Amino acid sequence: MAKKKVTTKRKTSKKPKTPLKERLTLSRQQKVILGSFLFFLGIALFFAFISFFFNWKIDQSEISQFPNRTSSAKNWLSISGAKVSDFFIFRGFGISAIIIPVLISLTGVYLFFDLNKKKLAGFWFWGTLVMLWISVIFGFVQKESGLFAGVIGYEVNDLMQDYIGFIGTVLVLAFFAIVYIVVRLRYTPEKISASLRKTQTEITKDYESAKKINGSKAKRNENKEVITDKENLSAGDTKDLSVDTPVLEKVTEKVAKEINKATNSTKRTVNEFFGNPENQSDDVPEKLIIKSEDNPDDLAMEVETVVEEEEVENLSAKLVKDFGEFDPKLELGNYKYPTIELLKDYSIQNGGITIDQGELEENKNRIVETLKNYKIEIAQIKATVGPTVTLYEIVPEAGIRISKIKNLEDDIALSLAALGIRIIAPIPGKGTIGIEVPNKKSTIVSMRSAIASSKFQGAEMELPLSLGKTISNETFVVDLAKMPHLLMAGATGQGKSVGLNAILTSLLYKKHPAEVKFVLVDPKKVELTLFNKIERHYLAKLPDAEEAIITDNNKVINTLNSLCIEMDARYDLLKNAMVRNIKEYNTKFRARKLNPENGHKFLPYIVLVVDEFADLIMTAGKEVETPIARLAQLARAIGIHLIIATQRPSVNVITGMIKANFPARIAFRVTSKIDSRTILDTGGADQLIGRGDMLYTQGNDLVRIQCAFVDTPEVERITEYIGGQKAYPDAYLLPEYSGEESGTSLDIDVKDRDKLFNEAAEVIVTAQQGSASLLQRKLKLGYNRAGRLIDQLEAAGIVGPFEGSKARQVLVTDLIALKQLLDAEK
Ligand SMILES: Nc1ncnc2c1ncn2[C@@H]1O[C@H](COP(=O)(O)OP(=O)(O)OP(=O)(O)O)[C@@H](O)[C@H]1O
Repeated sequence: MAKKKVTTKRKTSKKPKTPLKERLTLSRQQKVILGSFLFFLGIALFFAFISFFFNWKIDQSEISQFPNRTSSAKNWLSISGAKVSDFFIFRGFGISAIIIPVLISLTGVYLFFDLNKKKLAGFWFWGTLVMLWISVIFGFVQKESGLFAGVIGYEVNDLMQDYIGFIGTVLVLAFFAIVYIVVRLRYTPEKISASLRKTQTEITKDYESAKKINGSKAKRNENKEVITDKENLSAGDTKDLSVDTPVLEKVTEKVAKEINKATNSTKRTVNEFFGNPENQSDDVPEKLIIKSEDNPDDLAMEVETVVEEEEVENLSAKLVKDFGEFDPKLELGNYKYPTIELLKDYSIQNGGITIDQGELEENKNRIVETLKNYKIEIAQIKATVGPTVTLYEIVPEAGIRISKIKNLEDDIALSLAALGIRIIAPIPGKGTIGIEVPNKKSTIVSMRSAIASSKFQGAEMELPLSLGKTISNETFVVDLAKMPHLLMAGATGQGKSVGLNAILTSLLYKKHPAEVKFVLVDPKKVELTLFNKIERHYLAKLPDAEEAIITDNNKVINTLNSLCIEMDARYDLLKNAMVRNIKEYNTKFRARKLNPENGHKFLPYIVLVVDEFADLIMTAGKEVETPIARLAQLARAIGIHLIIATQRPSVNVITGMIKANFPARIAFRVTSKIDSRTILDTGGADQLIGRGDMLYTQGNDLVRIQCAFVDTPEVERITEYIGGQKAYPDAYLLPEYSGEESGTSLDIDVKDRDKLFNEAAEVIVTAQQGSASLLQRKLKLGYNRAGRLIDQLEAAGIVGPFEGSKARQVLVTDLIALKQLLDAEK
């Protein structure tokens, strides 16, 4: 009990303790008072010290009488002045003690104006050191009089001489002088020699200009009598002195300048001495005094030389210097591109392209003979053996009409007993006529050889595609980014799907997941499913989509519209970045010139692949055509590229609008000439031999290519290899597209309502928010179904009409009212 009492007592008696630092800090008032006191004290001491130098001898006898009031001293501050001066000068530091009053006054000024104390400490430190040094120096050179060195200077010098001798003392003193010059005054040998050189050149210049003025004046006065004998000069002759006046002016001006400079430098030295390092900076604007030469009485003008501002590195350059260029691949930094071993080597199987001399000779003879039958003489014939066809280039005799040979296409085919003969008359840029004859034994162009080719490996393209081999066995590599969209057509079973796989494989082998994304539309559901494994690496999808590969034609509309939104957003980004295309944009982004805080981001290319476009048009019709046409027209600059494949190249599938925007086309074998014309605007595709034999055009020439063959197991291996690696958390998300909610018919039959209608109504009424995305989230629905439910809810009078970007109004206030409404319907 007693203990408790004590503790309470202690608690009450305890006062809050102010920290020592706080107690020692002076208030502003105290600072002003103390500051002025010290300032005046310093001045008083200064006077006392000065007068001490004159009166010390007389006053010294009086000092001993100090406490005596009758004693008097000559010192300006009387007996106390004499006493203090004697203490600091005679018994202290000698003549250098004059620094003490200066330091005291300076302290007063600092306190008065509340200036930086750190600097003041510097003054005291260096001031004391200099004082000591000067006093030791005087002790060293002036031993007789104690006034110069003071007792301290004398004793320290004595001590040093005893221990390190005369030379040692000299060296130590010199060393300290150097330390002071270098550390405090910040002079280096380079600086000193530079200023010496400057002075020297200035003097030479002045001397030369003075000489010039003298010379010209002398010339002007050639006829004037020049009095040389100074003794003959009278007061009236002062006129002749004017001859030299400019020189004098010049010299006077020079002297003024020098004085000015000297004053400045003294000022600076004083500053430096007491250590005001800021004033020592080279950036201090130098002041020049210019006086008019003609009129020396003119007002002197001060010209301040402005020190140019230092150039600051721009932010992006600094960021690049600090962090390097932005690397979009960094997030999947350890990503490994698929290896070539994943692809099958078909050359082992079929031994590469073999040239059958007998076959060549036979074909040559038949061609020559057939043409002879029609009275066409050949001057020259040459064969180029390709993987599937051999090209026979013939030069007909002079006077033969090319159209005549072209018309004999079927006859030659008949005589060669071969399908797929194509006559190119003339071969563009060659001046010969080409007859393509299929080889009896065709060679598979493996994807492996197409990928491994130096042409593909060294391709400096944005989206390189290795399509296969030309007739002259060259690997054919094109840039999808330049196409900018590709239309593929061919009858069923002619190699379209293999072609699509070859295209996708090319991109997988060359592009990092950060650089390209695929939107895959596969109505056949089986062709592109293998690519599901690389969903989080390479695929793009809508936020609410369950699977990245779109197999439902109805969903394609949303994806296409979403791509249109992405396209518009990308155009905005390009506009803000003031660039014209995605390449420039990404280069600028890599160089950290675009701020991600303003919405900028690295933009990957997006490749939209639609297999079976005809099927899509049939089911979705106009709804897909519009976004496809928009994308085809505009998307090239912002990196969205379309690859559309179709079995049926009829005009209602490949419309004029689509054809106009797809200059790059690939035609596999088609069944009729008309189909060939629909795809290529010319025949030829009907004469192909199938199995990957194709014609490629990019607006002008047709190139016959044997498409690279990539089999399903190979694609599987590649996608497994990629899919097994670290991926992004999700597929690349395309912008959400909220389809047009208005305009749907509202007379929906109660029986046709969705199974989830009641649940959806409850969700909407509970949340009092009529939005399709809410239903999507809560009921885990796709967009289309949620949209349909909203329409049904509108028809039932549960939600209001479509209101643009705002959520629909909920017309039923609570669940009880909802129940009543639904019951009334029954
Ligand atoms: N480049 C090629 N080299 C060798 N054979 C090929 C090549 N392309 C296709 N083939 C052969 O043709 C067959 C059919 O090819 P593919 O499946 O690509 O045809 P398709 O045009 O997609 O047919 P569909 O339209 O019916 O899907 C392949 O299984 C393959 O045997």
